[in-house]
Amino acid sequence: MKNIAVVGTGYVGLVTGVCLSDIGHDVTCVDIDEQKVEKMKKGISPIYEPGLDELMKKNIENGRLHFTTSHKEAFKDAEVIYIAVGTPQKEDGSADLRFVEQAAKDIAENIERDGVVVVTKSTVPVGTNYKVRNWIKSLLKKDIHFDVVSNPEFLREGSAIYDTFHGDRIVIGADNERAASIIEEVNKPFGIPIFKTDIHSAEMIKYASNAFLATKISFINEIANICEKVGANVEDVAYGMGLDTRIGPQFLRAGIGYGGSCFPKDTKALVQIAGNVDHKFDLLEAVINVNNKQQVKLVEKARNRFGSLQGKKVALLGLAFKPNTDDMREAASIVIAKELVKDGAFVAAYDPVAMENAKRVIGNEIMYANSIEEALHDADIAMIVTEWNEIKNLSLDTFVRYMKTPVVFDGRNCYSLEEVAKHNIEYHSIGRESILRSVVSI
Ligand SMILES: NC(=O)C1=CN([C@@H]2O[C@H](COP(=O)(O)OP(=O)(O)OC[C@H]3O[C@@H](n4cnc5c(N)ncnc54)[C@H](O)[C@@H]3O)[C@@H](O)[C@H]2O)C=CC1
Ligand SMILES: O=C(O)[C@H]1O[C@H](OP(=O)(O)OP(=O)(O)OC[C@H]2O[C@@H](n3ccc(=O)[nH]c3=O)[C@H](O)[C@@H]2O)[C@H](O)[C@@H](O)[C@@H]1O
Repeated sequence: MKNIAVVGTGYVGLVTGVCLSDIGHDVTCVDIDEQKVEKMKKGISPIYEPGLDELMKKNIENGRLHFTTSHKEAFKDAEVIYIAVGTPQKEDGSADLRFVEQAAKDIAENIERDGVVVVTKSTVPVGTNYKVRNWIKSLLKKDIHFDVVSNPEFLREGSAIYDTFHGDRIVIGADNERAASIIEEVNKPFGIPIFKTDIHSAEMIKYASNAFLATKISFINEIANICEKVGANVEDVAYGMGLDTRIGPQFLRAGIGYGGSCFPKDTKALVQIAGNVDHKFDLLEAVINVNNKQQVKLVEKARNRFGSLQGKKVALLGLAFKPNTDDMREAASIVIAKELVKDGAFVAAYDPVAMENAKRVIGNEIMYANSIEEALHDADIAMIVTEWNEIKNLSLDTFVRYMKTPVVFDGRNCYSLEEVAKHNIEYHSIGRESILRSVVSI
């Protein structure tokens, strides 16, 4: 078992650190955010991620998981150092490597041991691992040997722990066998297939995978838009397509597009990576454009239905970019709320977990309700943005009972059309026929 340091304790760093300690390694997680570190030392996760708190507590108690704000302390005995800091997008869409460069500097200034393997988990453009090597090399005080390895992360928020233990593959990109086999050994207890390749290919696998998944989503959303016009049902279409094992059933859920901290930024970054070598990535640009349009689909449908949204009360159900996370980064709800406010609507929003983050991102132009019922109270329109179980399992009578006029725009196809048809609700979803009622006047 290895002595491991993890730099950055966001969704990826913290989950990685906790899971590596759970399979037996001695792990120290270092973060520059003192408040986060104080919380984590007490076994409290600063992010909402199912199962994380329990696993953190367990491994703190058994003495294999530590937290610190000191890079020196974290790297003292480290044989392997993971970089898991953020790589947000710059204004032009390219990846901002500021935090990775700083992490490299922190490593250069604090490593003591010969033979350390520096592993980049952050999603970084092709060539970055070599930059990391140069940044470290240029600042090393002593002549210490170290290697760099690319080990991109494929976990999903909301199921991050499950994904770490049950992922489809672990990719290791290295340019020497010693470093590759050390990281292979570290990961062996997970029992997940390991694919070893060169550094550039590993870096590209990450972007290509996210871009491909985003492409599937934009593709099915375009099919959904056509289904609405030709009278087909996108769920049956996706099911029928997915039966072909060459296509597969996953990531064919039509809706109001992809959000989150990765697909939006990674697709844009890949367009930039391609642009840097004079390749115009037409397909991916279209995927991004389709997604941008899809995010405002519900507002567009409501505008068409009502003419004007001025003075209407709109209940926004779900704010996080997907269920089971408190992450608001690039959530469709942000764009939708902005558009509704612009149209003069009064927005009452509810999310079971992401409310505090949402307040910081969306601000006080909308009202935040304490329950679904409070959001729906006296509303003219309900818009479903995130398919939380609490929303999916809602008794449909609730819309009838609380709303002024039960007109529902469902961006995540939470309910079957058969079920909705049993209630006195006007219902518009994505890629399926609308259910119209005479209960509402325009
Ligand atoms: N969020 C996700 O689901 C996934 C993210 N990724 C990639 O992983 C990387 C990290 O993403 P998140 O975990 O979402 O980021 P995050 O923004 O949630 O967390 C980054 C953390 O790094 C800390 N940090 C920054 N500079 C530091 C330094 N010099 N020393 C110590 N700590 C430092 C920050 O304080 C913060 O806590 C990104 O490149 C992202 O694209 C990859 C797969 C999944
Ligand atoms: O690089 C990353 O950060 C991660 O990005 C995604 O994970 P994540 O963003 O956490 O969540 P997903 O479940 O992939 O959902 C992303 C977005 O796509 C949307 N989506 C997903 C699937 C689908 O069929 N339809 C659809 O609209 C979701 O609502 C959500 O807004 C990838 O699935 C992970 O493999 C990857 O590691």
